Amino acid sequence: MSDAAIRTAVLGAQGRMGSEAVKAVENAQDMELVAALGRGDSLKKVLEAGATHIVDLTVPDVTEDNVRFAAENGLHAVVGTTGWDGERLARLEALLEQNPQVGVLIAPNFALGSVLASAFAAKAAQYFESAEIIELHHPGKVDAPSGTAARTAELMGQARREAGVGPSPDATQKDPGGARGAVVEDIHVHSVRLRGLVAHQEVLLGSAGEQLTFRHDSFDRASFMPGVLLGLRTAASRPGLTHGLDGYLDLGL
Ligand SMILES: NC(=O)C1=CN([C@@H]2O[C@H](COP(=O)(O)OP(=O)(O)OC[C@H]3O[C@@H](n4cnc5c(N)ncnc54)[C@H](OP(=O)(O)O)[C@@H]3O)[C@@H](O)[C@H]2O)C=CC1
Ligand SMILES: O=C(O)C1=N[C@H](C(=O)O)C[C@H](O)C1
Repeated sequence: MSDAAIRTAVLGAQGRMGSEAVKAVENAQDMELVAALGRGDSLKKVLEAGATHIVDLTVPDVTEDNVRFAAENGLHAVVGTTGWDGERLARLEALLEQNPQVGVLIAPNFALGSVLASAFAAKAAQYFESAEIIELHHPGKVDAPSGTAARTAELMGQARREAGVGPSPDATQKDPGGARGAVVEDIHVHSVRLRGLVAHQEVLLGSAGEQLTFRHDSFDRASFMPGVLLGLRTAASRPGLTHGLDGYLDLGL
């Protein structure tokens, strides 16, 4: 291990994602796993271990405190945990202005295919009258809609608004059970929880006589690990807040 190894602490290390991230960091030549924290562990362990970076894969309730702790102590952070709404992101941006050397990546999805699918969907959304999202996940997931679906809807909604496209046509007048799903940026988002699934998303775009579908499937959490490692390798050279792994990629879209 070289002196310049990325000294990484994984938070949420016993979880579905955290345990994969522990293995990925351990197997990376240029990284050293210096701490693996679970619920109940003090964040002081991260400092005692001499970490330079954290990976946060915990739960929405604690992720903001973890990232604040990292930034205030000069550590770079790669964050996959969901729950980063506009208010939290604004607070984080303000905090990073006080800690300008720190780089934080908030990545709703680390899978390259998912990042691409969302970017393509955002690009295409303005050209279709109707747009809806279906996200499908394992039944152990605690939040709905998924962070990926919420972010995809934000990007699509923003692009549609800027292009002057109105809400999708919809004659629904009665929906007492919420069958039309959640609405994010005027886009309906439907959440499926099904044993056997990992993480999947379909963006449906429709106009008269045609449909365009962008579908991405993560069949295994291994799909997220190249993105986690890219985040760790890049965060220190990208001070401030980056929202979305696409910020570290040259997608040219
Ligand atoms: N960006 C991406 O590509 C991806 C993001 N995710 C997101 O990552 C997050 C984790 O997902 P997943 O691994 O499936 O969830 P899990 O529930 O399997 O893992 C979360 C882990 O965090 C632990 N934890 C809870 N509180 C703390 C704390 N204060 N400090 C340290 N650890 C804590 C939990 O411990 P305990 O079990 O004791 O509660 C649990 O082990 C979710 O928000 C999910 O949506 C998931 C997949 C991909
Ligand atoms: O909880 C999950 O599993 C996932 N969470 C993220 C999300 O909410 O978008 C990323 C991926 O979909 C898997």
